[in-house]
Amino acid sequence: MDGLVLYLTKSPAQTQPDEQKDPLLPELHAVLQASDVQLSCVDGVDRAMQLLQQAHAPLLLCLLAPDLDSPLAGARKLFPLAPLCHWILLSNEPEPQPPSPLNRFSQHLSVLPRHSLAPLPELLHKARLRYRHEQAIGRINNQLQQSGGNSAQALQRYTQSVDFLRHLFDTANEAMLATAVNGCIVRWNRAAEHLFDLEPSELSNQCICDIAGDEWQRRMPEVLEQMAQPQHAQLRLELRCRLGNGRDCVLEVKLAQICNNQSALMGLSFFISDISARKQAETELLKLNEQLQQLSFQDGLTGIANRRHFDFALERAWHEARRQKQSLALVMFDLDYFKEYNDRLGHQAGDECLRRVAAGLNSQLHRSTDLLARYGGEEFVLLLPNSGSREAVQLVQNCLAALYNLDLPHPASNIAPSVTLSAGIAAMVPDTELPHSLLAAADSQLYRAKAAGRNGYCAEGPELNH
Ligand SMILES: Nc1nc2c(ncn2[C@@H]2O[C@H](COP(=O)(O)OP(=O)(O)OP(=O)(O)O)[C@@H](O)[C@H]2O)c(=O)[nH]1
Repeated sequence: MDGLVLYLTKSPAQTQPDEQKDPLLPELHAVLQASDVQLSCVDGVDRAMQLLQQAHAPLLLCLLAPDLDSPLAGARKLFPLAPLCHWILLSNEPEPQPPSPLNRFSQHLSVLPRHSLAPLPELLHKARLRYRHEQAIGRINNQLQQSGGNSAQALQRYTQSVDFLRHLFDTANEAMLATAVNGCIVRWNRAAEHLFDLEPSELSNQCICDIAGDEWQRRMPEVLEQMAQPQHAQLRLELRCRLGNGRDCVLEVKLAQICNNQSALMGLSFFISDISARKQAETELLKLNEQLQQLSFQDGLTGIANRRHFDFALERAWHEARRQKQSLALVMFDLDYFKEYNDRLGHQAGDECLRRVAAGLNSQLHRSTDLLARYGGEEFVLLLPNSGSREAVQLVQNCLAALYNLDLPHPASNIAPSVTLSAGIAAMVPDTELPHSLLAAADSQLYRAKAAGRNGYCAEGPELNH
C-alpha cells in the first residue's frame, strides 16, 4: 500500500467510512477497491492534519465533501503536508463549474459531481505516477550528491598527481615548450607541433630559434640572452613569423624562467598563441577609425576640410601662434551673387560651381600648414599660420586670379560675366584665450569688401601691404 485517499467531511469523526451516514461512501469504496490504497474518512481539517502527520503512506487524493463550510481554506492548510496530493471538490451540483484558473490549486484541483465518481481511478493513477516520479528524482539526487562528494575528493587527489599536469600540458590549446637555457627544446605539447607544423623529430633537441622564420629567427637569440639574466623572470612579446608550412602569422610569446628549488635557472618555458586574426582585426579597426575621422573632418560636397575641421585647426593654430608670439592670418571668402547663380542655373549647377571654386582655391595653397575649409553655404575660410596680412593678401590675389582663370560663367551677376569672390583678410598676434577676435576681424573685412562693390578684398592687421 503506497497511498492514502482522504474523504474530508464536516460530520463527526469516523474511523471507518460510515456507509449509513453518507450514501456516497459505498460507491467510493467500490471505486477505490481495485486500487491498493487506504481510504480514510475524517471530519475537520485539524483531524486530517493529525492523521497526515502520523500516516506512513503519502496522501494521493483528498476528496472534499460538499458539506464543508470552506473546503479550499482547509486544503490550503493541508497542502504543505501533502504537496503531491490531488484535490477533488465534490459538488452537489449536477454539472459543477471547473475551478477558476486564478486559483493557485487549479492545476491539481478537480470539481466532480457527487453522483459521478468515474474519473477517480484515472486521477488516482496520475497522482501515484507523480509521487513515484518525485521519489525517483529524490533518489537520483541523493546518489548524485553522494557520488559528487566522492568524485570531488578523487578529483582533488588527481589534480595533485603528475599525470594530471601531463594531461593539462598535452591537451592545452596554447602551444607550450620547455627549453634549456641555451634554447634547446626538451619538451613540447601537441599544440606546439600543430602551431609550428612540425613533427616531433623536428622539435626534439632543436634550437628554439630555428623552428620559425622571419622576426622569430632574428630576435630569438637576443631574447634567450635576456632571459638568461636573473632579473628577466618573465617576458611577453609579439613576433611576426613565417611558419614551417609557409604561413605568415603574428605570435604572442610569453616566456618564463624555470628554476629549481634552490632558485637556480634550469631552463625556459614558452607559452605561444597565434594572434594573427586579432592583430588583423585591430589593424582594420584602426584603418576604419582613421577613415571615419577623415570623413567626419571632410566637407561632403567639395572634399575639402569642413567647419568642424576648421574649428579644431583654428584653435590649435591660435594657441601655437600665441605661444610663439607669431602672427596668424585668416581669410574669409564669400561667392558674389550666388543666390542669383542658383536661381538662374539651378541648385545642381550651384553645387558644381562650389566644387570647382573649392578646388581652384585649394590649388593655390603650397604650405602644409595652410588650410582651406568650407565654412558654410557659399563661404570658405583660409587659415594661414605664421603669416601676416601681407602674405595673406598675396595668397588672396593668387586665389582671385585662379578663379578668374577658371572662367565659370555667371549670367546673373551684376558685376562680372563669370563667378567672383569677395574676401576679408585679418591677421594678428594672439593676445587672448579665444580666436573670436580674429574671426570677427576677418568677417568685418569681408563685409567691407562686399560693401565696396564685391569681387575684391579688404584687409587689416600687421604687415599690411595694401
Ligand atoms: N547650390 C548650392 N547653393 C548653396 C549651398 N549652400 C548655400 N547655397 C546658396 O548660396 C546662396 C547664398 O545667398 P546669399 O547669402 O543671399 O548670398 P549671395 O547671393 O551670394 O549674395 P552676396 O553674398 O551678397 O553677394 C543661397 O541661395 C543658398 O541657397 C550649396 O551647398 N549648394
